[in-house]
Amino acid sequence: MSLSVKIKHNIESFDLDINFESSKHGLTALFGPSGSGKSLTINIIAGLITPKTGTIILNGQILFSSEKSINIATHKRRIGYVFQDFRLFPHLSVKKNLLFGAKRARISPTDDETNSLIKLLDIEHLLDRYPKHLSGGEKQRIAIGRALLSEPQLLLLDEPFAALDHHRKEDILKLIETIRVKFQIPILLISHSISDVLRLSNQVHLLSSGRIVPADIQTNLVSLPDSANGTLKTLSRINGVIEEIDVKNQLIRIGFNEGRLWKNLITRYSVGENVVVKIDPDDVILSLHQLSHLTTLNQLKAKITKVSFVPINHVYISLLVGCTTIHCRVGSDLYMSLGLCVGDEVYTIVTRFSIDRVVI
Ligand SMILES: Nc1ncnc2c1ncn2[C@@H]1O[C@H](COP(=O)(O)OP(=O)(O)OP(=O)(O)O)[C@@H](O)[C@H]1O
Repeated sequence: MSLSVKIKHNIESFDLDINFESSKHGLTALFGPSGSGKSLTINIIAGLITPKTGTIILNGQILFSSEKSINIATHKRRIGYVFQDFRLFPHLSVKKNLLFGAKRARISPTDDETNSLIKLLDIEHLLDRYPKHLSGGEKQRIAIGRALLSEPQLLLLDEPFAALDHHRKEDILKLIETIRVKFQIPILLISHSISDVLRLSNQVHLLSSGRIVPADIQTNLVSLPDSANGTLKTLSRINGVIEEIDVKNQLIRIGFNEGRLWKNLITRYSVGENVVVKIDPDDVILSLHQLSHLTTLNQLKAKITKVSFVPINHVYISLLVGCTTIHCRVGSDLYMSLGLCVGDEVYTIVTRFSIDRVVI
């Protein structure tokens, strides 16, 4: 089972141009800042919005093709859609909400299949209740059950944890982990949370301004342990040379390829001495524009070469200054709010660094 999406659409001034494949079964996450086009993309896949051009193919079946004038109706797409606000039918009991899903299945699930799903969702005791008497987590379990009973070939989950508190969210996370293994269907998840995405997904696509942008989304980086939170931290190590000693201002200038860094003159150095500069990624600040009136001289023009999403909700940004790489660590929400991508030019402010003599 696989999903292939190649679509172009525009609403007012927003342009969507998305192209991705979801491999067989497993969970693919669409991750990105607010307004990047995640909901638009899954609404198009579900058939709720018709794109201007493109193709959507699910398990070899063309759901949409502008070229071939194919546009399968939403209810015939065999897609289970779980919304962040649950969207249960308020006038139907839990049981009838679930059966509504089963009615949409091509081959109705047997009583055994329905009962085992009810057990998996742990909702036996809720069957006669109405949605208004359910907690958020319970409503979400019913919504997931309703979607699964429709015998979907693809499950779409739009921020399924958004309305849940921490404990209920953990229940739903575990449930999705189970569903991912038990039901061999592709799952497409929309989420703002990099830790949820990393926990659940086999594949992640980062969206920015209606496009999928290159990003390396990984669970850890090989480097020094960060004692503050138990994760790993990558320090930048740069080979440099003492280029100038400014005795009047008590500063030394360290040169490395095309970069220069200034540091207070504490230890005696000689011009021409080789040193290693070490920069903690948390001591690097990024700016979209060159800044003036700073209390540091250490502002370097750089290009973003790699973006790695890491737990917990952080991003490592690799920056090329000349031909030297410096790493910067920022919160993922903050990073996404800046709309930065690989290839963008930025200004890097190094607030602190250490230097070691190279003993030959
Ligand atoms: N019906 C509409 N009319 C006009 N603009 C729309 C419409 N639907 C979506 N948009 C615009 O398309 C862009 C993408 O919206 P979309 O809802 O897909 O973003 P999103 O990534 O899902 O955001 P969020 O994470 O906040 O839900 C936004 O700029 C939005 O304002």
